[in-house]
Amino acid sequence: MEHGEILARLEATIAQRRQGDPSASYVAKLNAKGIAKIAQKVGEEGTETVIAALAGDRKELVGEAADLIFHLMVLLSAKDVPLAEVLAELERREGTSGIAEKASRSN
Ligand SMILES: N=c1c2ncn([C@@H]3O[C@H](COP(=O)(O)OP(=O)(O)OP(=O)(O)O)[C@@H](O)[C@H]3O)c2ncn1[C@@H]1O[C@H](COP(=O)(O)O)[C@@H](O)[C@H]1O
Repeated sequence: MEHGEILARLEATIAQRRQGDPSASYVAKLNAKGIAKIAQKVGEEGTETVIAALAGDRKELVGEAADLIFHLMVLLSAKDVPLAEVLAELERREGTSGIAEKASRSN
């Protein structure tokens, strides 16, 4: 299966659940708590991903990475940023080495 399909389906589900019942939907519950809580969850899942990479096994890393991507998608949705915009930015960067990009910055 094309990897992008699950991301597209997840984005649609998240958009649909945003205004849902917080007692029945985790996405709705997070949105009801506000942007600061959603952003905090992204930070926590990022930290847990780091810990899994340094101290966990492969399965833990996969699970934490999934949590991170999911929560990042909830954050993007809450800020009305379509995933396509982020993917377009990655496409724009495609082929430009990070080393060359850094060297081209003046600061
Ligand atoms: N991919 C996910 C997904 N990944 C992780 N999680 C939830 O994210 C939560 C994070 O767990 P934590 O232990 O970090 O946090 P917590 O203790 O529940 O919350 P805190 O009070 O500590 O903040 C758990 O409740 C997980 O079940 C997810 N919840 C939902 N989805 C997707 O979103 C869809 C919509 O979900 P609902 O909105 O719940 O219907 C689902 O069908 C799935 O496709």
